[in-house]
Amino acid sequence: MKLVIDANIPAADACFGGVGTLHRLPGREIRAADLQNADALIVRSITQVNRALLTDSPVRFVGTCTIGTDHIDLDYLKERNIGFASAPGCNAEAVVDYVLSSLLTVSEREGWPLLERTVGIVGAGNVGSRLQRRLQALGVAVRVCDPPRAEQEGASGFVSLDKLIGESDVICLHTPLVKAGPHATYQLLNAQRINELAPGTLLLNAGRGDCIDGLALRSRLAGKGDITAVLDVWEDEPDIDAGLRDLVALATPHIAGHSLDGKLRGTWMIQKALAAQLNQPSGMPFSELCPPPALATLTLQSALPVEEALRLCVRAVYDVRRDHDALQRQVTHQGIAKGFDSCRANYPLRREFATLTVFLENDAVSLQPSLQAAGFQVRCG
Ligand SMILES: NC(=O)C1=CN([C@@H]2O[C@H](COP(=O)(O)OP(=O)(O)OC[C@H]3O[C@@H](n4cnc5c(N)ncnc54)[C@H](O)[C@@H]3O)[C@@H](O)[C@H]2O)C=CC1
Ligand SMILES: O=C(O)C(=O)[C@H](O)COP(=O)(O)O
Repeated sequence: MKLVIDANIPAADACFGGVGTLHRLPGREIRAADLQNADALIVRSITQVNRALLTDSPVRFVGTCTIGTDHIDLDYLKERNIGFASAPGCNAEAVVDYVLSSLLTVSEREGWPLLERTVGIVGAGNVGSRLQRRLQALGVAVRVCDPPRAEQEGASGFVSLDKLIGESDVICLHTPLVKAGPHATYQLLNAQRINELAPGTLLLNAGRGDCIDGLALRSRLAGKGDITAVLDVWEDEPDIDAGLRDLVALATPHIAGHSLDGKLRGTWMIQKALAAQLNQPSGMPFSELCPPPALATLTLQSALPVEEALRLCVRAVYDVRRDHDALQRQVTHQGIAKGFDSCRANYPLRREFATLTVFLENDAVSLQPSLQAAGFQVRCG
């Protein structure tokens, strides 16, 4: 069996080596000719999987080691009866870590107390609902907009997008890219909504770039300059708008979900799905695939103000400024598109908050609820 697989997928040998021969290619360079005698195609978000790619190929299974599926023509796969799997939730914890690291960074720079702000979450699926849980456990006021869920579960607990925009100091976008239908998210934050954002609003997008009108955001930032933006996802990746990048407070190259844990979980979930399609036993348990973290413990010996303690522990595990600075550096050296992709291809090892156990001593034990809420393991004593 021949598997064509994105070269940036970690643990490919461990997960798929037993199934067949692996042919590794850069995700953006996988072409129809590469799939002439392939049986399975394993991708991440940067490979467009559609009729043009698959029409002459014998591929019987497509797996994407990602949450998002907007790069896959699911109707075409169905039409051809090609097996398909994605990895729902695989890197959701990592995205929430990214959001917390970003909010703590911007609030520190701008000098406002995060825990006293209202955060609006647009899209409350695997990512958004985890973010909601962590923020609410921290005592942050939250508004949630998720019309598909509101339709299914009832309106209680959800608000409209316009109400959320009117009531939130911070707006976090975690929607999939949906181009048509009653709940389309393409340009969900259009020029009108961007203009309606109250001065002082922090807008963060870790969903998909096309959910925001980038030109409108750019002109609001360049014009009045009275809002702040954090962008991990962009229109036209990797050739993103350089002018917009210059204006956002934190600019990262679509890496919010790039924890080692999240990537390995994605690979592992697709390996399980392929094994199921082939009627083979699935491989090793996830715990065997994921190595222990380099930084396993940290001790706080006395109490700190809560947000300071959060920043300390968050940055010990993941400091978003590293990714912002790396993009800045690579873009300066290599230009926008190459710099963007080079950061992604050479992404440093990053673990999730849950891999760190924080020991609290003396009066630092008062920090237990907050650190636990943020996603760390906590021990007192
Ligand atoms: N930046 C990154 O590295 C990553 C980005 N993502 C993106 O984030 C998206 C969300 O991830 P998950 O939460 O895991 O997906 P999910 O499928 O679990 O949740 C998406 C939620 O968005 C809601 N939604 C759909 N249309 C909406 C609309 N018009 N307005 C408000 N809510 C709407 C859905 O009802 C659902 O609850 C993914 O589809 C992917 O595109 C995911 C992982 C990593
Ligand atoms: O899971 C998703 O959906 C994502 O957006 C990924 O985390 C992004 O990773 P790449 O596939 O772009 O490496």
